[in-house]
Amino acid sequence: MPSSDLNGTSPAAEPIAVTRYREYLRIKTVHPEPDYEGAVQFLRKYADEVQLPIDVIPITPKKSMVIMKWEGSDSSKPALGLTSHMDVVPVFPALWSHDPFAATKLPNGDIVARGAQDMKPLGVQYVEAIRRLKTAGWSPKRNVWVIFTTDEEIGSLDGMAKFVQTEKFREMNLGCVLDEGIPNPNEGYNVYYGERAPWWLIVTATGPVGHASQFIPDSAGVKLNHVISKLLEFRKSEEKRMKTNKLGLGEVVSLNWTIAGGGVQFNVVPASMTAKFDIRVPPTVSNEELVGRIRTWCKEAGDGVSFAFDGITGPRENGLSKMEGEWWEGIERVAKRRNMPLYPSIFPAATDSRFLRSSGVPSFGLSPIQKTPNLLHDHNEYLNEATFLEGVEWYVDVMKELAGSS
Ligand SMILES: CSCC[C@H](NC=O)C(=O)O
Ligand SMILES: [Zn+2]
Ligand SMILES: [Zn+2]
Repeated sequence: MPSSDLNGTSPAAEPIAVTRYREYLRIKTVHPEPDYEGAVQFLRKYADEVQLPIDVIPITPKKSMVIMKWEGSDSSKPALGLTSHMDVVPVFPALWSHDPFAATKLPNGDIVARGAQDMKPLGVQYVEAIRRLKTAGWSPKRNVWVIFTTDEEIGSLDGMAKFVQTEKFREMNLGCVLDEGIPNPNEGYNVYYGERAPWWLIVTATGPVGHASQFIPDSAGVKLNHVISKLLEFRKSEEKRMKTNKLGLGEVVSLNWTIAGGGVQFNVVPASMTAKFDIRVPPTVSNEELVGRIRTWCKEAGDGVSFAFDGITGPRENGLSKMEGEWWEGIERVAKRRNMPLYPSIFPAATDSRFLRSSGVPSFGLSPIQKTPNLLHDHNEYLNEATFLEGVEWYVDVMKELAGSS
């Protein structure tokens, strides 16, 4: 990390915020083996530079979350949380125009890297907004917690899911947390007040084995096919429901058959076969009803057909954060002042917010990225330097409004 001061000068003749953002992008926190240690090291130095106390919270021996604190003058008030995940999804390097971990800046200011949108900018924007406010002599009334999480991209089990169970989390007394959203290709910011629950469904069918030249009755494949067909019919009906009613993706159940398993040889009817599905269930759909349907389809298929959900996915209470009250109204005021349209909806994918909401903490997902294509998990992910800096200003205003002046 090149030397700099609290006023934000950078030897590279580049705003310090952008330099730190690019440095963070170069740390390979990429699955399946994210370099969390490298990220923690970077964040320790960063916190030191901006003079914020830091806590490193081990979630597993190799995975630690990072919490920075900007102390408010009235710690008794519920605090503002600003969270971002440190991990990023894998890349197909051959598809990238530039090294995805070089954080190359193109002549037009586009910064190309894995994590350029999802979601390394936010972590740096939070800290840079604090740097600017500190430099301007502003200090908050509420505590502001900047949270860096692990494993969001693979379900948050060794991350936010465990963190919300800790004493530290309770002590933080969070009144509201801001998390990631999705870039808007047009003007304005998308904002998410809820999210669909991921259900990673595994259907297993078993049946008699034998030579594949015969009509072996009730084979695993025949039974599995019944369930697959029913699920895919349901998929079609949900897609139709979305299109005819002009609903958002966050309002219907999406379903994709993503993994097929089983079988050993062409001419051997296997004893068991599996099919795995990525299903996303909106908070507005009844979990019992959907589980009931799946149960019925498995039963109809015959004996020896079962289903289960992978890991911590599957039916769960899935809260919505109310678009009312002081936190939400504060966000709206900031957007209005900045002339920024807000587009609220339900997050179609899953993120850390669901664990916050089910712990009773309202959470809003908003990535301050407008007029930029959504390249989450895609190749050539990028963010323009100017858009990144606009995001720093957004959080300056957000903190002023939500954390209150002392
Ligand atoms: C099982 S939770 C998976 C979380 C992941 N989050 C971002 O992409 C997602 O697929 O939505
Ligand atoms: Zn993300
Ligand atoms: Zn992601």
